[in-house]
Amino acid sequence: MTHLVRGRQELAAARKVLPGSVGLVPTMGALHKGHLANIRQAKARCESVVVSIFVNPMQFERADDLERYPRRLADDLAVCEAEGVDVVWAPGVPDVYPNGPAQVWVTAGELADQLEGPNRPGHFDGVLTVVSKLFARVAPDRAFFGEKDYQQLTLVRRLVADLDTDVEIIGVPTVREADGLALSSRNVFLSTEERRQALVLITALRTGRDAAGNASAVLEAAGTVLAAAEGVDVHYLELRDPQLGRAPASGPARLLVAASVGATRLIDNLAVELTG
Ligand SMILES: Nc1ncnc2c1ncn2[C@@H]1O[C@H](COP(=O)(O)OP(=O)(O)OP(=O)(O)O)[C@@H](O)[C@H]1O
Ligand SMILES: CC(C)(CO)[C@@H](O)C(=O)[O-]
Ligand code: BAL
Repeated sequence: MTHLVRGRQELAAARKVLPGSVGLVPTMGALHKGHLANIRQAKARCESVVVSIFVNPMQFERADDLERYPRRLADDLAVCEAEGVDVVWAPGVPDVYPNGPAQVWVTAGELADQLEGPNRPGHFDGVLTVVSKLFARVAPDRAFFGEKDYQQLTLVRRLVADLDTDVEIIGVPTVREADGLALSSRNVFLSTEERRQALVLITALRTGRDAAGNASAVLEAAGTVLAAAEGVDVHYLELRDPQLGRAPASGPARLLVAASVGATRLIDNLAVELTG
């Protein structure tokens, strides 16, 4: 049976009696099949699984985005129960920030100023700060993050490497709808027409990947698809190496895109193989 805990002491008591290796799946709730893939990986690789559900105010740079973020704790609990999750930790803001907003933050460094950065100033500092706090409270052996948020996953890997945090980070491949749209909690905001328009993100990424050429061939193929799209405001299309440094001349790379469809900002990315 899944144990729902709220406060720090309740969590500490539940954590103390968890047997074996502990996997943490950090989420902001409104669980969908993408989260399920993370939970199932955790179940497969750890004896005990903790899912955290916390909409972290410190990583939202727009009050309206924070306010309208979907919250569905009763449904989320039922999902965790069905998946055999041991503990759901759903703290309130004062449980995570008992002294008010954190004064000391983790700063994400120069990668946080790129890709998602310019659109979301301060976002990754907020993410890495809360992830550090979740790690400190739960003390997991492993933590699971989706490749859908590829920049976040990359920065969390840097967090544990740079700050000597003893948590193994596992990246989980992006779960998609049958037509290719990456599952995201924010998809619920798309109208039927926007849902159709949103497919251009994955179409562009796949077209770039299938161009199977050098960096400019991949970017041109993907860019042509985006340029022809209606109702979609493209924020960036970028090709990087798998750690999000400069794209290599050949070999493994990552193609990343962000775009607004109506009022909803979506991101996606795909592995590509460059041939020089
Ligand atoms: N489609 C997906 N496939 C795999 N993992 C995913 C997917 N979508 C989200 N995740 C992962 O689930 C974890 C929790 O993400 P979160 O609760 O923010 O959901 P989300 O769908 O990414 O929401 P949003 O996109 O609106 O921020 C993150 O590690 C995220 O990368
Ligand atoms: C990792 C995370 C739970 C931190 O709040 C959040 O950024 C998310 O859901 O991806
Ligand atoms: N899924 C990444 C967290 C966010 O969009 O705020």
